[in-house]
Amino acid sequence: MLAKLKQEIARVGRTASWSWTGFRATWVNEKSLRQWGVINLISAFFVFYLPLSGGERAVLLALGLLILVVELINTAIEETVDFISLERDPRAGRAKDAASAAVAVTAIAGGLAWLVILFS
Ligand SMILES: Nc1ncnc2c1ncn2[C@@H]1O[C@H](COP(=O)(O)OP(=O)(O)OP(=O)(O)O)[C@@H](O)[C@H]1O
Repeated sequence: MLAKLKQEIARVGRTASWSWTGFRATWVNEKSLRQWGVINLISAFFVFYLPLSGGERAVLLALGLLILVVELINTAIEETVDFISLERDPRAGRAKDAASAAVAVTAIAGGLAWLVILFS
């Protein structure tokens, strides 16, 4: 039982370490992740500076982080497509465009949440 628990803790530790490696590599290589990181910091400043409710703060912070999540997935898709083949193919283009659209839609959701909260 204790051995199983130790094994599980070690596995969670390894997974966390790979996740951190993935985040750092994407941060270094992808300018857009760094840009969204800066936007998140600015947004977080105003989230705590303005007199917002706890619920409003939670929504704005969560949507900001969600943009980073989708940007990481976008990078994973781009890297996978390029790893499989660098040949031009409409399916590869559609996969990359769909991933990019996912980032855009998430960013619009974050922007809309800010607008609704500020002007309601
Ligand atoms: N193998 C391919 N076949 C067809 N079209 C492609 C292919 N690779 C890229 N494209 C097209 O070029 C666009 C840009 O792809 P690219 O891999 O250069 O992304 P990127 O410029 O690194 O994007 P980002 O700025 O989001 O990191 C894609 O969204 C897609 O429309």
